[in-house]
Amino acid sequence: MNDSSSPTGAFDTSKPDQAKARTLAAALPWLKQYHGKIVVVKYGGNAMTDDTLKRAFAEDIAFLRFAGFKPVVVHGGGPQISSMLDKLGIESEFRGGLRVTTPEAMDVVRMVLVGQVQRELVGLINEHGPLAVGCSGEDAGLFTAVPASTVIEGEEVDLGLVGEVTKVRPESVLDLIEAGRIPVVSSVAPDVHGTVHNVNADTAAAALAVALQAEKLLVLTDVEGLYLDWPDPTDVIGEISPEALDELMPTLASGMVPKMGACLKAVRGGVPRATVVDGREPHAVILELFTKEGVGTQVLPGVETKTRKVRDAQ
Ligand SMILES: Nc1ncnc2c1ncn2[C@@H]1O[C@H](COP(=O)(O)OP(=O)(O)O)[C@@H](O)[C@H]1O
Ligand SMILES: CC(=O)N[C@@H](CCC(=O)OP(=O)(O)O)C(=O)O
Repeated sequence: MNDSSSPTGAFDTSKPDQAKARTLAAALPWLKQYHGKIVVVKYGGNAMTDDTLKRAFAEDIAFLRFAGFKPVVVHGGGPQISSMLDKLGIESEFRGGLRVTTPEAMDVVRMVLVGQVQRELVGLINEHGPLAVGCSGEDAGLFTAVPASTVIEGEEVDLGLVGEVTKVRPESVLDLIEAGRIPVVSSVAPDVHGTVHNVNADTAAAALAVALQAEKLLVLTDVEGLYLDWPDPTDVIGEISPEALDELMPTLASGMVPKMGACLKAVRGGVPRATVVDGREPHAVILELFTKEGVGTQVLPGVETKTRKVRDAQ
């Protein structure tokens, strides 16, 4: 986030206490901006498979809550689903970044996301107080989905029980927020007939962020952001407008398709900013929310595209 204000005082940052004071004082503009505001954080991918990173993530979410933000977590768990499907000998493939989901695979998706990943995340956050409450798109009509399809090389591909959220009833999540809780939402959603669908967690997070009129959507991933010229990891796009991102969308590959599509949807739906950050970085959430220096890729209306060199050309 850009802000011109710097903390008052001539800090001698060679002294550890002064460096600490500077860091704390520098958080003031962000505390003011986000106080009482809903921030939807999407957690998933590889950042979720490392125990230390998981604990750091839970600490960050509790930190936000105690700092006066209203955090809402939407989680994925693609690697955990894949590992369980492998154990059970059920094959699954990805098309356009989405898992083709048979009814048999859907049972596993639901079991792993709601019964395993969500439970663990709720437990880790609750080490810091009775804060987190888990729910899924099935609870209190939170999400309604329709079957999703994707177009690959001009052809529409049937993805089975993959859903796209078409309706959000955010009341249950708002009730939890108003009670001071941290909702932790799993991305499965019934259709109008009650058949549960597998929803990509990035797109579920975007739909929820729009319905909650969140101040920000923050999406954790396992890369430094959106690379300008993937698979070349030399430059990351730091800031991009929704229009410029829309033009880039057809050139994107694999998991970045739903991820950047979700950011686009969120900003077009009225969320002021959506950012993708590197979840392999410990405390990526507070780093992004409390520092001026850009991390990751931010989708923001009205900006010129800015890139950042992250390593020398190979
Ligand atoms: N332009 C790009 N910039 C960054 N990553 C990209 C790009 N295009 C494709 N990718 C791939 O997308 C992956 C992120 O998507 P995904 O694995 O679904 O994330 P997560 O599991 O964190 O939700 C990256 O690890 C990378 O392999
Ligand atoms: C339709 C679809 O692809 N659903 C995802 C849901 C989990 C998810 O999105 O997990 P990550 O955020 O960790 O990738 C899947 O089955 O893997």
